[in-house]
Amino acid sequence: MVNVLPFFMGHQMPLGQEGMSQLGLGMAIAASMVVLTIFQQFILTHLRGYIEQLIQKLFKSMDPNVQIRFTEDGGGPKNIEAYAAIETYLSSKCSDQAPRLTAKSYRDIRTPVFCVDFGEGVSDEFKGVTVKWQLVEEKDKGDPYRGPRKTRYYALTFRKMNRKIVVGEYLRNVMEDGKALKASNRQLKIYSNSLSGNESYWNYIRDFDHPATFETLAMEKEKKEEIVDDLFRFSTGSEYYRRIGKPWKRGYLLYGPPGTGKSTMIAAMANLLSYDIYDLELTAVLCNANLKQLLNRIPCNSILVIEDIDCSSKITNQREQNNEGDEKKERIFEKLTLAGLLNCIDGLFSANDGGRLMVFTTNHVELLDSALLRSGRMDKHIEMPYCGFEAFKILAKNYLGIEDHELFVRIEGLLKESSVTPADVAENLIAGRGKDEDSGEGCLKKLIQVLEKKVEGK
Ligand SMILES: Nc1ncnc2c1ncn2[C@@H]1O[C@H](COP(=O)(O)OP(=O)(O)OP(=O)(O)O)[C@@H](O)[C@H]1O
Ligand SMILES: [Mg+2]
Repeated sequence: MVNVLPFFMGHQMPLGQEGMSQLGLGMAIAASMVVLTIFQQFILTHLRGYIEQLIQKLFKSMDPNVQIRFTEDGGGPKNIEAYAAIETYLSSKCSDQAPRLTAKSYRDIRTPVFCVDFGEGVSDEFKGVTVKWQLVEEKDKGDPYRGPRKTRYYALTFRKMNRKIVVGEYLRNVMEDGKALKASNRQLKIYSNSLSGNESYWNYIRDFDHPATFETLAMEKEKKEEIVDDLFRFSTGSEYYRRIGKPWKRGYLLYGPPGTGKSTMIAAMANLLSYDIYDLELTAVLCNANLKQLLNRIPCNSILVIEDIDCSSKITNQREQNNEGDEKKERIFEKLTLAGLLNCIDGLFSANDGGRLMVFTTNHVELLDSALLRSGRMDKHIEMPYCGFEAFKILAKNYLGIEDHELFVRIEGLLKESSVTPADVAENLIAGRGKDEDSGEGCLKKLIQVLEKKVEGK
């Protein structure tokens, strides 16, 4: 028989008794090392994680704080809305707290909104409770197809004992304030109507960037304050309109000669309320059904504007005459009537999801049908007068930066004797800019000349 043992023993010489015991010891050491390595591996992978978790739990149970995360893109549209509301809410808190800010321009590049930068914290106080917000950005490996992923979230930290008030009242307050602020920051837009076949549509015309405000509007202070007050009461009247069971809408009629600031006032209203403008061109409306279609498509927080309402009704009459002999057109024309417009206004905007303002303008209030003027349709009639001294002072401040001047007395007297519009005054203040531009005196002198000529020519 062939002895295969030496072959298996690696051609080694056969061992004696002592050699055998050394080999046994070596194998035992090697085996125990293997066991030790496996044990270490086990501890490293399993037991260490477990011990860490245990320590974390222990620390957490001792941590007096709670943290809530609001992620940017997780969990559907409501989460996105909440994230945006928090961002806007914090923008009102962070400008004087966080050392690093991010500027965002929603509405106007001249008035950027500041947001918290990554890693920055902002503290806030509510009913004696202090909370801390932090914007965090975390990167993870993501998945093999899309690569690494960034997660952004706002972390809200507060004391455990304040959980009830923070999770309830405080967060509700943050969301409501944030939403309201966001609405006032958003870019306003102008829409106008057009026809496509027999259907009427609102088309986006452009962003609304008119700089007019009630502060720069040339008008008597008292009258201006009354209008601003009325607008505020209207825009915050959700509860009131619900209680009295009336649609949340209000009608303004602005009347006065051309150049007295009717369109400027509409712009100031839109800026004050942060409402979009829906400029209704009645000549592009076929019939009452069209009109109804358009008016029903105006969203809440908007101003419906019908400029030169007297001319619109004239066009209606003209069309009636022009279309004699053209039966089809006549029939179309007859379908758009003042009665139709009034019915539309009466039944308009029954949903109380938000306020809708209607502003009609005219140069000839005397030509308007009394049915249109009846209260309930037009709640407020505002006369835009020729330029008085108070209005002039606002224009002088706007255009020249002058609040008082010795020439003002002369101008006051001349304004009493003449009928000039704020537009005329504004134009002359600009035209007078010349060598005395710095002081503005040249502009005032130029205006005096123009006013004197007007008074003489009377
Ligand atoms: N009350 C005012 N306050 C400030 N600026 C005014 C005022 N009225 C007129 N202006 C200036 O004159 C210009 C023309 O005014 P605006 O278009 O508002 O007049 P209007 O009453 O709408 O005229 P129209 O009847 O012709 O439409 C404005 O761009 C503005 O610069
Ligand atoms: Mg106008």
